Amino acid sequence: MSCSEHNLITVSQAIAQIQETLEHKADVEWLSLAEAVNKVVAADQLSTLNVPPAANSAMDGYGFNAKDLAPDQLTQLPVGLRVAAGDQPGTLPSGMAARIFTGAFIPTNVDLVIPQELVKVTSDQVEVQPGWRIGQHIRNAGEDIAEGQQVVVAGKRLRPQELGLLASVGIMQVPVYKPLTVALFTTGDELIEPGRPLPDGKIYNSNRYTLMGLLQQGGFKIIDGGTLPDQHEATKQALLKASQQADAIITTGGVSVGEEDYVQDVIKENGTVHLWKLAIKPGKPLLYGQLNKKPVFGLPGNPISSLVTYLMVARPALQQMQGLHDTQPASYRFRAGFTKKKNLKRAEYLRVQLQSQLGEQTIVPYPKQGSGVLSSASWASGLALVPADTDVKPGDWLEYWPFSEFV
Ligand SMILES: Nc1nc2c(c(=O)[nH]1)N[C@H]1C(S)=C(S)[C@@H](COP(=O)(O)OP(=O)(O)OC[C@H]3O[C@@H](n4cnc5c(N)ncnc54)[C@H](O)[C@@H]3O)O[C@H]1N2
Ligand code: MOO
Repeated sequence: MSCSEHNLITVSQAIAQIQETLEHKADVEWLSLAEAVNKVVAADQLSTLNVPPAANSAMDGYGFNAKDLAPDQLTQLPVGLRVAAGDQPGTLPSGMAARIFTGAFIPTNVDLVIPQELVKVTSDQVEVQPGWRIGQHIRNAGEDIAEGQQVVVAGKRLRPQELGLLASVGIMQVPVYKPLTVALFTTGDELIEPGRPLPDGKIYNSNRYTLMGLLQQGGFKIIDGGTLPDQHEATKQALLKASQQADAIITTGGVSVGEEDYVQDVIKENGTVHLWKLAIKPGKPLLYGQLNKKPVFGLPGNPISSLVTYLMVARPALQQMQGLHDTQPASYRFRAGFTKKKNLKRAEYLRVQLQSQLGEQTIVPYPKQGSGVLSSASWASGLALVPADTDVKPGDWLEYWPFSEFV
């Protein structure tokens, strides 16, 4: 494989290549609506009824038949029927008004509703001014959902409003994909767990916690493989075992060109390396392969590189396996509030904030953009993309992903 920056593939090419190799999908289980928030629905959900099931009143007031009302003068009618929400509506006798409440089904012969504050009620009569129209304040049967209509498509993540929508058509249980099991490994003899003293030459393992958080946010089940030593045999044993237990594997570190980088060798010798190196900064040495047909994402070790490659490359693939139809996070366009001259051959993902300048939200990068500067990501509200071979000047439009879109 060539290492020249001109031949490196882009993020969208990488995603397309990876998605072609993904055969496995999460298993399906049935859950009640009370347990199904944030799950991905596994089959189209259709309504077997109209919502609302019958025409009903949008107001508290009085229902009339237009034939009983004079179009251009005051009409007085006695109240001959009372219908509250939940009542059987019945029939309005001719020449009378119906007392009706919001949500109550419309009685036969009623074809308009007038809110109570617009009529005058005397002891035994309702007085109506002209100015009404037939159909007013009546919500029609099936106005929200028609019988047979698809209410939720397969592959959609169930938000609270989808749960309510499913309940509104009487569905109580839904088929959803079970959480994917993802094995997570950090690599490197320099890593020490937080909470312990830090010996010379060592650093605290931060990627483990960033990635655990990302996987938890994705709703995945994590097999925490801990830290692999920089040893070929131990790396091989651990990754092969994980490929039998998990649906997918994520590693960080050990994918560049160093002598102590064993992840690539192990995948090459025991499975397939599909791609290595992307035209992005940070995250260039990203590796993707398969062991026992299970996808392995070898994220680069630098803390920002592993964060960015997880979000931009591994996450869409895991989402696809999780059954999600729309795997790309939404992005937005904002103007740059900065200048950047260094013209790179790689697309660059900057850690940025939106800041108000002259009444407009503009993109401002953290001053230190090194791939080891984790504080940049904590300061930032999201990522902005500077395309390859592009200089940025204030006012240029850039693509921006809020971190909140990845949750
Ligand atoms: N000769 C070259 N050297 C490097 C290249 C290159 O093209 N030629 N690429 C550089 C780039 S870009 C990156 S990114 C890194 C990626 O290297 P690895 O994936 O092999 O990662 P490591 O060498 O293991 O670690 C890199 C860096 O990150 C720190 N690290 C690793 N794991 C963790 C962790 N869990 N928590 C916190 N920090 C971690 C590690 O100590 C290193 O400082 O390679 C460059 N080198
Ligand atoms: O590509 Mo590395 O991830 O820039 O530091």
